[in-house]
Amino acid sequence: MSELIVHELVKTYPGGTQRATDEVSLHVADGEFLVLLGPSGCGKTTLLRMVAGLETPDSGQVVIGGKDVTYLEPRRRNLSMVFQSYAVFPNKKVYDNIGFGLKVRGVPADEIRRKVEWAADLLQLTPYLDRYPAKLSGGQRQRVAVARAIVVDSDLLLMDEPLSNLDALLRLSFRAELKKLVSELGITTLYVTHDQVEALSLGDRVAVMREGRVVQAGSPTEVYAQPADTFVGGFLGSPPMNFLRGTVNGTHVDFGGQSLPLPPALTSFSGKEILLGIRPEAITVDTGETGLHAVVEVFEPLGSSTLLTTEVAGQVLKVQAPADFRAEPGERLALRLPPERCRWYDPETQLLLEAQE
Ligand SMILES: Nc1ncnc2c1ncn2[C@@H]1O[C@H](COP(=O)(O)OP(=O)(O)OP(=O)(O)O)[C@@H](O)[C@H]1O
Repeated sequence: MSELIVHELVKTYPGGTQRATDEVSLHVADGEFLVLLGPSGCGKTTLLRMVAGLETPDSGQVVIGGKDVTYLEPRRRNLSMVFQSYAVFPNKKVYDNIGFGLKVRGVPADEIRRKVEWAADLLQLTPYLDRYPAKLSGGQRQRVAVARAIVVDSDLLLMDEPLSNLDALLRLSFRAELKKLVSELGITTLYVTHDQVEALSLGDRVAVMREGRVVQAGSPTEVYAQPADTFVGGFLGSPPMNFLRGTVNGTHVDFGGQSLPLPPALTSFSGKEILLGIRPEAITVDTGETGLHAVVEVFEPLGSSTLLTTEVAGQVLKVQAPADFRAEPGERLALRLPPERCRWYDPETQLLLEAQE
């Protein structure tokens, strides 16, 4: 078993006014792929480095495979790392780069050969084993770094933005390859990124971080469809989740004279303000039982869909319509907002209100 438990890790850098991580806790199950996602500066790399042993926490614990490793040196933690910059040795051929970790562990030469050939085959590096990294593309160099990380039988694979130096097309294809590879290997993985698409695509679970804390951890579907707060709803999705302010009036919410039904569990909010959260693609241009009228402000054909910026009760509502949809600025549209796709938030705490589907 090689599960990872991070327990209430606190880290303040010398001279830092705020905690880089603030009592952050995480659990990555054996064989699970967990993605840490969050904006720049939220503490993702600091957390990963404490798990790796490259930073010492002020307090808290790191437990790998049941063993407390909080103050153990990195090389004694039995983990592998892949960084954003292709950390390959320029003066070693691809073969020796991949086999490096095995060699320092004193693995016999014939076993090194077998493992290097296995990893090279998995990562399509077999033709390049005799080359120096300078003669490789960025994508190939990053493959070498991944191959080097997987040949050693480590308990944990740590990756810090490994795709971010690749161009957009290569990033897409490498992302899919990485997903396949890690799932075949079944190795417990902690992966850091600020790219929400990458996080949703790769993670068995995604932990969203903000200001040194994990604000929500769940399956990609959960964090996307059921954001725990407005920050998560706004950070995931492009365009992000819409938030409309309304006033609860009995069983309905009033948006400047128009209304939507409220789940029965929330009718106790009567008289108070509430925030509606709804994804742009959940809204359809259609007269239905539960809808709002909106005025088109901007019409943007995006190829695979059409993005409408509309106005409802003085607030902006983005709608993702089909590619062939046409509308003119100033046009009034009937929009359907399915109740099962509506999420309700407290405008003060910005938290998802309980008792929702
Ligand atoms: N070596 C350091 N010394 C002082 N402060 C640091 C150091 N490294 C990080 N910080 C601070 O700690 C906080 C968390 O940084 P960290 O690099 O962990 O964030 P991140 O989420 O990984 O960001 P990014 O995606 O930009 O790498 C930030 O406020 C950052 O400025």
